[in-house]
Amino acid sequence: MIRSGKSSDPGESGSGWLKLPIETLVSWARLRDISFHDVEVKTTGPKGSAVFATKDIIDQDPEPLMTIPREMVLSLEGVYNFAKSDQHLQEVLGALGDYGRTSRGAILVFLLMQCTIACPDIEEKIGVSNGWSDYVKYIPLTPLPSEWTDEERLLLTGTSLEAATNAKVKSLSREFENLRSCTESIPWCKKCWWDAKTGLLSLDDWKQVDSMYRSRALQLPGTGDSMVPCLDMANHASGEETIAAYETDGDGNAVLLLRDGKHLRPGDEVNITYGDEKGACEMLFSYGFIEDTMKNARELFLQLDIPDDDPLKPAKQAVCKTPPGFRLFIREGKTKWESEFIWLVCVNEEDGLEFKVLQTNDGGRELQAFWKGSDLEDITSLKSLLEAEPLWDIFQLRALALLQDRVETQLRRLYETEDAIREARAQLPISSQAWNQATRLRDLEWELLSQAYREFEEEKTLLAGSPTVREFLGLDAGDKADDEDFS
Ligand SMILES: C[S@@+](CC[C@H](N)C(=O)[O-])C[C@H]1O[C@@H](n2cnc3c(N)ncnc32)[C@H](O)[C@@H]1O
Repeated sequence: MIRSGKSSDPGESGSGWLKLPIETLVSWARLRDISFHDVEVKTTGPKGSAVFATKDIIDQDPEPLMTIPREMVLSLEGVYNFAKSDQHLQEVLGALGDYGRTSRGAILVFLLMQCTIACPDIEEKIGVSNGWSDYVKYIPLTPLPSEWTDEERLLLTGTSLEAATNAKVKSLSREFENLRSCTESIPWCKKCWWDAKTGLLSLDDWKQVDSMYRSRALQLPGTGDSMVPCLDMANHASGEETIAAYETDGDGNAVLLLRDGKHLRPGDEVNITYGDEKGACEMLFSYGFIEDTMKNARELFLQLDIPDDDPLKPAKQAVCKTPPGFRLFIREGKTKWESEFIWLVCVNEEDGLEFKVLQTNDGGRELQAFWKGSDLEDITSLKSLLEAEPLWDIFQLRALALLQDRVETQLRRLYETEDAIREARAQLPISSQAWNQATRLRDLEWELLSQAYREFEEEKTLLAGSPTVREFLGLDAGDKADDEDFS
């Protein structure tokens, strides 16, 4: 449904009903009391639409660049306010139970309702038209990796986005099936959305509203996850390139403000940051692009398995509540990493880790971890306990060896899949957008992983010289510790 509404293919009859020219946005905004102060929205080319200055603007100017009344902000609360006067929206939200009370669930359903309202193939009068029913017509299709074809997703093999995208595709299907099973007993939903003959919804529609939400939602201070019309036309730039920021004013309106020390000339683009700390993987996942200025992937998350020969593997898996992996990132040019999980992988019975089955107050049984006899209620406290141990250097070495090994495996996967992705490019229908972004991600992750591999090697060499390690391994002065001893 949505794809045909956004299409302007002259050969496709009935297409283009979910599109309005961006030039008409200013009149739409005026009708909704949205004010633009010396800025305009225009279409730029590869980045889509963007906000531009129309005059000289300096940071002492007290007027916000844009003010969007709170009633137009689409948040969980905003959706429920719209639903007060829209019986059809209320029915769907009610049928979805807890999911309909999350920001994501409520906003996605609201967007789907606006597209349904606009659809000319639906003869019944569904929903109540509001400002957003036309605003969705200014939102372009944004092909995020979760909407790429199976062939295009092959290009992500060996990147940290591979697992994340596959998981997202599955969860979108689950959400869509949940929407179907919760709403197919509502007569108008059955007829307009699900009926084999008259129903118009497909999984692709759910993917489209998901990508509208993910690529445009922001954390509005005081409101939380929201979509803000017109403000969401601002593109992203990080660091010193970021010109403006969003805020909530004293009346709860969303405002776009020039940052301190910034100055705009007519024609300059007004951009905001979508998160300077976000890595290449997250940018591509949520926004469908990687900034040109990025020199390495900035950060990535790699999953880590507990080795099969670890006798405590099942018990460790049962008590572990933290993500099974580690986050690699660059700070001030150096590789850093973060993981609660890895410390559980690094230690075993002979070090002091133990598991017991305990009886709970309600008569149930529960597996409990212990470190040297003390209850390890919170697995995340394991690291601080290990830091206090005389063998802390040994535990660090084990962690580094595991990390380096996992980084090497990832590098090898990237390397070994290079030929296959080039062949895919030559033989399969792959869009240049998917190809350009995926190959850029591959290059940036390669950079980050190679740097991490080198720096882990240096850190291991340093630690191998520590007196604790030398004594533990029974090394004579001058001997070199071997990797295998640590893992
Ligand atoms: C919040 S919207 C910004 C407005 C959008 N350009 C439009 O036409 O509606 C976010 C989307 O804009 C595009 N975008 C934003 N900043 C970009 C950048 N620096 N480079 C390339 N595309 C960008 C991406 O498609 C992203 O998903």
